[in-house]
Amino acid sequence: MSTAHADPLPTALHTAAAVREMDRRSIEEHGIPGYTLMTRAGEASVAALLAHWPLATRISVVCGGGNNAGDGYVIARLLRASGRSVRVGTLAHPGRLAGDAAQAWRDAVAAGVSVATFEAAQLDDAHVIVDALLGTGLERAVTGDWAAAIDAVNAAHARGVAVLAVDIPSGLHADSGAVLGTAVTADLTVSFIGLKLGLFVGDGPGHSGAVVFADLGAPAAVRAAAPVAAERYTGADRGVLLAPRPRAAHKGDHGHVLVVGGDSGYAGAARMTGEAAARVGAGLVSVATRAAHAGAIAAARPELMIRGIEAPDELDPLLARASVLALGPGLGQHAWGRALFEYACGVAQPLVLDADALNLLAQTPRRRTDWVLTPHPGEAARLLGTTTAAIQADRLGSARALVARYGGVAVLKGAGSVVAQADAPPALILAGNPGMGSGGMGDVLTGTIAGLLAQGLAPAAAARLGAWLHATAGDLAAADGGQRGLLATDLLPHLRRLANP
Ligand SMILES: NC(=O)C1=CN([C@@H]2O[C@H](COP(=O)(O)OP(=O)(O)OC[C@H]3O[C@@H](n4cnc5c(N)ncnc54)[C@H](O)[C@@H]3O)[C@@H](O)[C@H]2O)[C@H](O)CC1
Ligand SMILES: [K+]
Repeated sequence: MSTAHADPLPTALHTAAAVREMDRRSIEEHGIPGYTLMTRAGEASVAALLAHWPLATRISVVCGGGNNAGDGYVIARLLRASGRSVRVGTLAHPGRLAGDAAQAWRDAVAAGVSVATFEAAQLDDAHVIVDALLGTGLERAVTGDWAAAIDAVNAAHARGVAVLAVDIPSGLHADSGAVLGTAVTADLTVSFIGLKLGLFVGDGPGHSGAVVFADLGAPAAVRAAAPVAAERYTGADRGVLLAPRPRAAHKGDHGHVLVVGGDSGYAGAARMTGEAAARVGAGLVSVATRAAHAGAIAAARPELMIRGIEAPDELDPLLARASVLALGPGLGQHAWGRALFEYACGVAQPLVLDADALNLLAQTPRRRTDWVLTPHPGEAARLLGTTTAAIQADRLGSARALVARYGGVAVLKGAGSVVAQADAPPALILAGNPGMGSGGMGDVLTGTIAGLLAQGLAPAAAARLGAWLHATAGDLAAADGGQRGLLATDLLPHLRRLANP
């Protein structure tokens, strides 16, 4: 049972309602007093604060009017007891506090903590500001004095004052990660009982800073029963999914990816897809593309088998040997691409669809259970008949809607890729960086996922691991030489290394 130390960050992410239910069950069914939970929240916050800023001696706590404030009063009392100079500035009259929060305030005052109406000047000489204004009880956009207080905290933060957010940065919606009016930008967020989804989606990552988790001793049975809104995926199953190969293995054991794409002028897209599939371990890779491209691609990467095709039925000899199709890189939406798309959608093998194959699918919707769609937000908007802004406003919901409409698995690319499937919570991949917004990155992702499918991974596992390998390779490549100028093929050597855990 944990109390004042940080627990390993869980992968399960929850809505505020699910966490409130965990609070309730811990209190009502397991007899843990709410004030005990609040005290443990305070202890965990103080432990995290002192671990991050051991030399801090002047702390300003900004309190609101609910239990988040209650946590703040516990923190203030504990920090004062540890000999530090603490002041509390409150936005709500403490007399309005109720229940555990009122008890926390009384205990803080009895312990000599000074509490005054919040004024920005209180932050001037603080080493650390503790944001205990609003937590999961945020109900509406923050305005007036509360917004001014958040802006004052952010101004101090901009001057270099450290900020710890209690449970969730104030002003950030615990489920959507949306900023309601204005929100605290924290260096560190200490989240309790259940990790809030909003810390990892929308504007959450930009406001939460480092996230520390404390389960407050909530019973494991309570936490295990809580509905999971999404799972953070960190490649933990990579060692199992990409196990070392037996000595007797040969290239026929590791599948055969058939890339279909590369209309005139887009030979590179097909090549990068094929090369990525090979670099994550596909045994054989063929590329069906315009005949004019065959020489260039083969010269660039002789391991790829190139077949120039004009009519779709010329795919048949390649389909006889392929185990997976990667359809769409550089495919175009002209007669050639359309004919290949129609033909390929009917094959027996599982497929990864990207780029123009997705645009063509949006025009002629159909479903399969064994394909992986890899849209960026714009392609997702076309697939769902909505706007890119709507997709971005609810990335989890959009990814789930793609699966509901088209079947299979959907990888919604972008900051924090979402991998959705029909019968499990969406996976969130938090690796990756803005340097990956360059041409060809999507082709490399398509090939990565196809290469994993070819090696026998199920569509959802291939999509999750593929998206993680791709994003992590992008981070490694960016660490090598910077994000600006990061090219898709820079990922390839890193993909190979990551594919050999
Ligand atoms: N046993 C428990 O439940 C524990 C809870 N923990 C902490 O409690 C908060 C959630 O507390 P709650 O009282 O539900 O809500 P808040 O403290 O976030 O604030 C609600 C409070 O603020 C008012 N309010 C809401 N929106 C606004 C706004 N935009 N402007 C002004 N005021 C607003 C609302 O009316 C209420 O009065 C949770 O995050 C944890 O920090 C403990 O950690 C564990 C035990
Ligand atoms: K807060």
